[in-house]
Amino acid sequence: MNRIALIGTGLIGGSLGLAIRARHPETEVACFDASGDEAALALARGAATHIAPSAREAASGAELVVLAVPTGAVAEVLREIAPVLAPGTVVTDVASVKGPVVRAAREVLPPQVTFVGGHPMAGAEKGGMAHADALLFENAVYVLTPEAPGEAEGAAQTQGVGYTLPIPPSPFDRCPIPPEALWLVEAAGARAVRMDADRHDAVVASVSHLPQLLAVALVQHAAQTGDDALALAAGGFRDMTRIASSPFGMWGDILGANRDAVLGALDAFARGLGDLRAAVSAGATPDLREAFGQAAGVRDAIPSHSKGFLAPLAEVTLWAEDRVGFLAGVTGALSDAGLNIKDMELLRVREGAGGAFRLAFADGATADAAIGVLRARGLRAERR
Ligand SMILES: NC(=O)C1=CN([C@@H]2O[C@H](COP(=O)(O)OP(=O)(O)OC[C@H]3O[C@@H](n4cnc5c(N)ncnc54)[C@H](O)[C@@H]3O)[C@@H](O)[C@H]2O)C=CC1
Ligand SMILES: O=C(O)C(=O)Cc1ccc(O)cc1
Repeated sequence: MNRIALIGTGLIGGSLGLAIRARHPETEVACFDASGDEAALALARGAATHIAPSAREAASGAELVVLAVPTGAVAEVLREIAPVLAPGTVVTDVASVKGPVVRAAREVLPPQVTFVGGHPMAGAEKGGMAHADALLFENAVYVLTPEAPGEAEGAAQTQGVGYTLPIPPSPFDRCPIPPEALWLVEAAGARAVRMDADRHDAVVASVSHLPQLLAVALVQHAAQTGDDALALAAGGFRDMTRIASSPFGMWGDILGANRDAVLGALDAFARGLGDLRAAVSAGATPDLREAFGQAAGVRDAIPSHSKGFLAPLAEVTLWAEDRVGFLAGVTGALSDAGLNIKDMELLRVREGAGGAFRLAFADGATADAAIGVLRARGLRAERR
């Protein structure tokens, strides 16, 4: 790819820019952001090769245009750049809601321009270029919502691109994905999943937008219970509420753009919570046991390394000691043995009492070799 335009260089645009520049240093990346400071930081951190004076000038002459602006700003930027897009240009976005964006693109863009909705399923609770990270999308699912003219409506299927998803194959591959969009996903280190825009919105209402509201409600509820409640909050509460620190600006847009699907998810969830309440109230142990069993089965089937439901890596649990240099010793020993840690996660931490890490390796043989190295240092390590 010779030239791309990056419009919006906050957390997501900046992270895409960093990843693209790391994998494709030859590609020219023209950026524009409504905030001059964000664009300047993007240039300084190497997420772009130059700053354009407007979105229109960034887009002019680009083969691929990436819009990484707030959900509510996508239509306006599409309208602004539409007149300068050359035939054959591919335009994509990263907004968290796809139906309204795809419909705006259909309305605003000239027919010789291809729009592919995009949504990388990874992010953070802090926005802005200052928090951008070249590795943010590594192994993440990246949803693409391509359309073939006249065929998009009702094609509510999902499909992995180039690997197997646990979802049945479908005729949705009638809608080709332009290679420029796949190039972007690969540059991000992510994995493309093709999906219908409205189905995407229903799914993210359940797995992203509802959890965001629940995190807010949980923290509010605990705060109302009292300061002593927050003092007692352990790892489980932290796991469930990290995203309560997310900025409202972004979420206000998302909840507005996906209102109907979010209301549907909230209603279904409220019914489920009502069922659990009734079971607790009635002391219905078998019902509760069944609910816990079902949930554990589903939760345990999510491969933790991939930020999504994709082929698993080989994983090791390492019990940690709360002492200076513990982690440096572990990573140093594995590195000395030539063993590459593909992913690492702190599973639980009890301040002053150590915790446990999940380490992921490319294959079982590497994981077993790592266990050997760790045990030789007197550490407790087991295959997960
Ligand atoms: N933050 C997250 O975890 C994720 C966010 N998204 C989506 O990505 C998009 C961007 O989100 P973030 O990067 O987190 O937000 P951000 O606030 O970090 O960055 C957005 C940038 O767009 C700029 N901007 C706003 N209006 C503009 C306009 N009209 N023209 C040019 N620049 C404009 C802002 O100045 C800001 O720098 C949103 O649609 C969001 O829903 C998608 C996946 C994850
Ligand atoms: O911080 C996290 O873990 C997230 O899940 C962030 C996130 C926010 C919005 C999205 O559309 C996708 C991902």
